[in-house]
Order: sequence, then structure tokens, then C-alpha cells
Amino acid sequence: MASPLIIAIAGASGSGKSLFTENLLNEFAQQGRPVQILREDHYYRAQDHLPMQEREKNNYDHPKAFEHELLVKHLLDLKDGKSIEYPTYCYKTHTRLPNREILDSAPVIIVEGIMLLASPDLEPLYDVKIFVDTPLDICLLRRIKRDIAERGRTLDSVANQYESTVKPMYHQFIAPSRFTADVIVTQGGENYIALDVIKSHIQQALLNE
Ligand SMILES: Nc1ncnc2c1ncn2[C@@H]1O[C@H](COP(=O)(O)OP(=O)(O)O)[C@@H](O)[C@H]1O
Ligand SMILES: O=c1ccn([C@@H]2O[C@H](COP(=O)(O)O)[C@@H](O)[C@H]2O)c(=O)[nH]1
Repeated sequence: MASPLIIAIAGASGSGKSLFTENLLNEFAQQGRPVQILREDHYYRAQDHLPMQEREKNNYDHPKAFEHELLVKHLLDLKDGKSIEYPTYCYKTHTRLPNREILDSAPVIIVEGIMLLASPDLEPLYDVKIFVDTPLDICLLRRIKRDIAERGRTLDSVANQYESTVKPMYHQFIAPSRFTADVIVTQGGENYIALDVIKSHIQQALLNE
């Protein structure tokens, strides 16, 4: 098998990265082309050694919050055609779960997450770098709805975390990383023209291998 293409999709929390990734996956699934998806969030560091109150105060919007060393190893393994033991993370308890999933390599690997273009160790591994660029007020509104519905948060906790870490870290790490991207996607997860352009590029790259 030729070396898999690795597509990185970055952007602010709530920008629409997950939805964009799902829609890209659907495009390939319709053609019966195997795609593997990795989420950077699964590589948040385990925090079982810390009490819950400490975990709640942590900065989850700093590159060091992630075990990027393990993500680098996993991407290299997938590039070599090997399977990986993909970790699982729980946002409610802010730590890893014991179960791991075996993921096989595939011709297209999509990796999605906030800090993917802000880590010099990861950047050389990508074949295509995409940044989903959505205004921060829209990201915040989506995050409020999602975090209350799915991640066990309250309006107050979302607002406090946003002011203390999410917003400042966005300006320090995520916004500058957009300049390393090959493609900037506006309008979040439902930009079908961007999806089409990226799908065509990937198909062409696979044909040329
Ligand atoms: N273009 C869009 N229009 C409307 N809602 C969207 C759009 N993109 C994403 N969403 C919604 O906003 C929320 C956050 O999107 P998500 O893809 O999870 O963001 P991210 O992965 O960047 O944090 C989800 O509930 C998602 O369905
Ligand atoms: O334990 C945790 C881990 C992460 N977060 C927040 O999640 C987002 C990143 O996930 P998206 O799916 O891209 O929104 C990040 O901004 C962290 O603040 C958390 O709250 N708790």
C-alpha cells in the first residue's frame, strides 16, 4: 500500500471542525474509499492522579494539555501501515477512559483538533493542512449549546472557562497557526464548495501515487 495521505483539520473550538470532518468522511464513504479519523481530543493527557476540583481548573487550550508525542507516534505507525491503540477521553471527568480502540491504517487519514497546526512536531507529518475559520462569537454560541447538552457544563462554567483560557489561548496559539494552513475554510462544517475542492485534491493525489 502507498503511504497514506494525512489531512489535518484545525480551527477554534466550535468552529465546525468535527462537522466538516464528518462531511468529508461521508463524501469518501459514498465512493467506498476507506478513511480513518483521529481526533486530537482523544490525546488529552490522563489526569487520574488529580482530584476533580484540580482537573476542572486546568488549561485545556494549551498545546501541553495534549500528549502530542503519542499522536506523532500513532501517525507515523499509520503511515507505515500499522494499526494503533487509539485512546478514549471523557470531557465530563477530564481524563482518559480505560478502553482503547484498535484503528487500522487507511489510504486517507483525517486528523482533527484545535492545536494541530500549532505543534512543530506534528506539522511535517501532514500532506494537507486545513484551517476552519469561523468568527469567535459564532464559535462561542455553538460551544455554549454543545457543552451544556453534551459535555456536562453549565452556562457559568462555559463562560468562566472561555474568559480564563479558551479565548486567550485561541489568540496565542490557534489564530497564528492559520497562517501555516494550505486551505482556509469559511462557514464551518457546511461549506460544500470547500468540501468538494478538498475531495478533488485528495482524489487526484491518490491517483498520482
Ligand atoms: N455551519 C454550521 N452551521 C450550523 N451549525 C454548525 C455548523 N458547523 C457546526 N455546527 C454545529 O456547531 C456545534 C460545534 O461544531 P463542531 O463541529 O463540534 O465544532 P468543533 O469540532 O470545531 O469544536 C455542533 O453542534 C455543530 O453541529
Ligand atoms: O477535559 C477537557 C478537555 C477539553 N476541553 C475543551 O474542549 C475544547 C476542544 O474540543 P473541541 O471539540 O474542539 O471544542 C477545548 O477548547 C477545551 O477547552 C474541556 O473543556 N475539558
